[in-house]
Amino acid sequence: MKSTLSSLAGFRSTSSWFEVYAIFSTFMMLLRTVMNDLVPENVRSFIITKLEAFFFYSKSNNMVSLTINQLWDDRNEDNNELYEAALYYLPLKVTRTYKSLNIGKQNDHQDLVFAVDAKEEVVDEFEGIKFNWKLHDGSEEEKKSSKREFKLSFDEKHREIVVKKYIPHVLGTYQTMKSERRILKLNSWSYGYWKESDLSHPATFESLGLDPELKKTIIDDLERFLKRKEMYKKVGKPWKRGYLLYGPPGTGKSSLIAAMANYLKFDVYDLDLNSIDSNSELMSAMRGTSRRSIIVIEDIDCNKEVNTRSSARREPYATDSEDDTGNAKVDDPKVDDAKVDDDKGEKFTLSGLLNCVDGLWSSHAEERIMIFTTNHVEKIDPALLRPGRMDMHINLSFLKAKAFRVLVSNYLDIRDHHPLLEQIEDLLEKTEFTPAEVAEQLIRSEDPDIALDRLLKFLREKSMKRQAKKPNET
Ligand SMILES: Nc1ncnc2c1ncn2[C@@H]1O[C@H](COP(=O)(O)OP(=O)(O)OP(=O)(O)O)[C@@H](O)[C@H]1O
Repeated sequence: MKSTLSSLAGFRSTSSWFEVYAIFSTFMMLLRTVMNDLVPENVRSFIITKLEAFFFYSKSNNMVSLTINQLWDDRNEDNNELYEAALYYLPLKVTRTYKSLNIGKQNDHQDLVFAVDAKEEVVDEFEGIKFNWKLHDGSEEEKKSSKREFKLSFDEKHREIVVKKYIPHVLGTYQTMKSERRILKLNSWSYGYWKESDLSHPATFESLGLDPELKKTIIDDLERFLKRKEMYKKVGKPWKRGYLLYGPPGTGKSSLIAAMANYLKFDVYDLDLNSIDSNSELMSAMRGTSRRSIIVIEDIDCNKEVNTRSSARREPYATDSEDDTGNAKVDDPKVDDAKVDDDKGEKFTLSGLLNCVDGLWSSHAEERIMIFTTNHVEKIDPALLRPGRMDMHINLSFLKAKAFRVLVSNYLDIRDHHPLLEQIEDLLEKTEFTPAEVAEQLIRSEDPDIALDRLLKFLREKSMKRQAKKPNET
C-alpha cells in the first residue's frame, strides 16, 4: 500500500507522465500490429461490431422512443397533427444549430420553406433535458404513399415530462406559429387530395362594402364562437359554426369568406361538391382539414344530389323527412335509400352531407367554420339550413347607401361630402346594383370627381335600360 502511494506520488512529476504516455503508445502500436498481422479481417470486424453493440447498448438501454407517423389512420388517410407540428417545430431548432437542412420554395408560396433532413438527427433541449428527433423517410414503397415518421428518443426517466410538458410544448409552438403567420392556406379538393396554395385574397372587413351594422353582427358572432370552446364542450357539441351566405352574383360572398379567413387567421378549404363521388370521399375530405379552418362549399344549389329533394319545397326548418329534433325520419323512403348508401359510403348523398355538417364524421374536428354559399337560397333543402347546421344566414344583397359610403371611402378616400353622392345614393336606393358593378366603376379613376361622374352616368344609363325593360317583361 505504501509503495503504491509512493509510486503515485512519483507520477506527479511531468517526466513521469511522459514515460507513462510513451509506454502506452508503444503498447497500442504493438497491439494494432499484432491485430492487423495475426487476426483475420472478418474476425476483426466481428470483434469491433460486438464491442460497438456492447457500448451502444450500455449507453442507450435507458432510452425509449416514440414513433410519430404522418398518418394516424392509414385507411382513412387521417393526418397526425403531432407529425405536422414536428415538421414546423424542428426547423426552428435546425436553423440555429444544425448543418444539414432542406431548403426550398414552392410555386405558390412567398416564403422559403425549411424542412428537416432525413439524414440529420436533431437534438432539442427543453427544461435542461435532451430530446433526439430523427425523420425516417421509409422504404421506396412507403415514400410513394407518403408514409413518413419521426422517432423521438429520450431517457425513460423523462417519460412523464414528455407526455405532460414536452409534447404539449411542441403542439403549442406549432399552433402559435400557425396563428401568427401572415400567409394563410387555400386548399382545394382535387382527385382525392387537398391541394395547397397561398390564400392571397386581400379582402378584409374594412375593405368590404357592407352595411356597418351587418358587419358588426358578423364580427361579434365570430368573436363569440372563438371564445366559447368550454361552452361547446359542456353541452357536448362539436366546436363548429355554420354560415350560409346568399345573394346574387357579385354581392361579395367570396370576398366575405376571404375577410373572415384573414380576420380569424384560419386556413380555407374550398370543396366543390361536384368533385365528390361518395360519402366516404366526403368523410375523407373532412378528416383532411386542419383545426382553425373554414370549410367552404360554394354554390351549394348547383349540386345535383343536394338538390334532389329540393323540388318538393317545405317550410324552412320543418322538413317532412325530419322529426322534431331535426333527425332523419326512418319511414321516409328517400331517407332510407340515402341511409343505405351512407352505410356503404359508395354514393354521395344529401344525407351524407347532413351527417358531415352535424359533425358526426368529424367529431374530433374542433374550431371549424363551415360556409355554404348560394345565389338561389330558395333551391336549398331546408334540412341543410336549420339552426345547428347553418347557424347564421347572411343575406348579401344589392348595394345601398350605407355600404356605398364604405366603398367610396376605400376607393376614393372620400369620408364626408361630395356634391354627386346624394344623386348616386338616390339611384342606388331605387334600382338594384351589385357592389361588384359599382366597384368596377370606382376603380377606373383615382380622381374622385371623374370617378363619381362616371359612376353616376353608368347608374343612370343602366336604370333607364332596366326601367325600359320592365313593361316588356310584365
Ligand atoms: N360587398 C363588397 N364590398 C367590396 N367589394 C365587393 C363587394 N362585393 C363584390 N365586390 C367586388 O366584386 C368582386 C366580385 O365579388 P365576389 O366574388 O366576392 O362576389 P360573389 O358574391 O362571391 O360572386 P359569385 O356569386 O359570382 O361568386 C370582388 O372582387 C370585389 O372587388
